[in-house]
Amino acid sequence: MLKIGLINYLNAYPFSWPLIRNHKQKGKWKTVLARPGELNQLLAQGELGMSLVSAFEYLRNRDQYILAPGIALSSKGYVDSVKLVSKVPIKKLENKSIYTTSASATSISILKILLGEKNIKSKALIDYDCHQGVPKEALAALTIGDEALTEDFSAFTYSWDLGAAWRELFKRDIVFALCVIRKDALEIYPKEISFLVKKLQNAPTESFACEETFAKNCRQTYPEIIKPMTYLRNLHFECGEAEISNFNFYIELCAKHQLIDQVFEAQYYTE
Ligand SMILES: C=C(O[C@@H]1C=C(C(=O)O)C=C[C@H]1O)C(=O)O
Repeated sequence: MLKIGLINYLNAYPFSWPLIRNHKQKGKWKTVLARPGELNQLLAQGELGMSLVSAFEYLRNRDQYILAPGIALSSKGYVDSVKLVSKVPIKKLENKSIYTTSASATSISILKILLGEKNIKSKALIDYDCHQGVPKEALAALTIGDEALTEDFSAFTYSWDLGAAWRELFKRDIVFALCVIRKDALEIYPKEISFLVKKLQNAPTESFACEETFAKNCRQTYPEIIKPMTYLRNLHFECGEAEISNFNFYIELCAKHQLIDQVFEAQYYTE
């Protein structure tokens, strides 16, 4: 049976809610809800046939994948949920270790690019388990998603919002997550994939069209997050020309900073 991965952060709820409400898991596809870092791995290993994953996962294993068009989660400047918290000013992180959350791939690449552009050479990036929270001993740590909105960061005096930093430096926005399809799954499940791509393309519109019910479900599913709808307004759920251009710009920067071997053209799914 086709397995589709969905990000279980509030930021991706406008995509996942229309797929999970009413779905009895008895049909021709099954949903798997997890943190983006886990979905990236499951998709790369072939445990999932398609998934919303980190945009960087597409770059990393692109030979195995094609992109579903019209589905993207992006920033609109300040995001609130993708930030580097630090006990010292960001400029003082030269030659220091930075902890990075296991939930992320895109935001880690964004952090590397921003530090590179600012000529700040950290000593090492150390992965920490997003389910355990930011290690107490961390001088600085990258946090994303629900953890970034709910953990106690009072020990950290400084907070650097990467969405805002990206906008300031490049006058652009970040494409964080995309819907990626495995080429081998497409051979086996063409009908299911076609159906699910359409469903995901329409999902944000469907969610916000019944905003009251959607908002109620947000509060029930994410009770720890204060003002979920205000937070969701920081994000962008459409994928048009601007997002495609922002994504291509990101690919160029990943190549410039040697996070991928070369610039390439993204391949999109068509029926
Ligand atoms: C905007 C966010 O985007 C997330 C960031 C991701 C990443 O860094 O790889 C992946 C998926 C998104 O859910 C966030 O977590 O706050």
